[in-house]
Amino acid sequence: MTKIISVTSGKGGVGKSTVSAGVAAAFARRGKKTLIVELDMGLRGLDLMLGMENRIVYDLGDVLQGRCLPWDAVVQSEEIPRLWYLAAPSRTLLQFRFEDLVKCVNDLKEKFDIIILDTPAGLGISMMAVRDLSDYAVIVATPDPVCIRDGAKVAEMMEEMHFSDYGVMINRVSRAAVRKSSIHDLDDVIDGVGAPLIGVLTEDLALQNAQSRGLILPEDTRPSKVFLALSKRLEGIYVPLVIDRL
Ligand SMILES: Nc1ncnc2c1ncn2[C@@H]1O[C@H](COP(=O)(O)OP(=O)(O)OP(=O)(O)O)[C@@H](O)[C@H]1O
Repeated sequence: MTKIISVTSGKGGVGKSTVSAGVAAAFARRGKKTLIVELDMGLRGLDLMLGMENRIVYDLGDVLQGRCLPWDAVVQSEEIPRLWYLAAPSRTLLQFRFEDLVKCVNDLKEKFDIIILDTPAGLGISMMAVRDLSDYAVIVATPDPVCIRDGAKVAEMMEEMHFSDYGVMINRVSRAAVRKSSIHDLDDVIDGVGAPLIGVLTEDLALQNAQSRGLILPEDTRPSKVFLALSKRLEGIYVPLVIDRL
């Protein structure tokens, strides 16, 4: 059965697309047919991260406005053949019906083992996507108080919706990030967000550089190993959480 995973956050810019791309690549490398659907209407970015910006013909906006069928807008990665991408529209969609988005994702479901929904920050579309489409939600949070408070709001809202399959992925952890904030350690982030820990990714310059050049990091790099472990945990496979020394 296809598993749909939303990647969310309260605050913007914390690494949702990074986590979406990384975990999708990990699933695909493990042999799962994997699709990333980018829901950040008007703020497309994954095309650049995945090095696919020149290959987008149709996007989610075209699907939602009836200009093409969902499958026509799906692009296959050349680098990782089991990875596919459905890009967000590059311009804001002033109006679309959420039911059409649900239908689009459901129409694509039968072709994939895993669908990753890269949702926009905040409590709007992302929470609707969690409620109506997802089997699991990853809340991405960085170790800073504002992000933790916003992450807690996301977790609270999920509880209000009686959605309990979620966990927190702490991103951009570094000695400097922890020292700069009032956070003492990662337990403060877990307690602050109020969600079980599902992964930890440290600040990684190589990851950032690769993204800005549209490259997916090789499998033997530290972030790729973190995403590989995350992809297994998301399937219920026990992988011990090893946190790199800061
Ligand atoms: N672990 C990390 N190490 C270094 N840089 C990172 C890491 N995670 C994310 N970044 C950088 O942070 C920036 C924002 O990341 P990203 O676009 O994934 O965030 P986002 O939550 O999807 O943003 P938005 O809310 O705008 O959609 C990018 O420049 C990315 O390269």
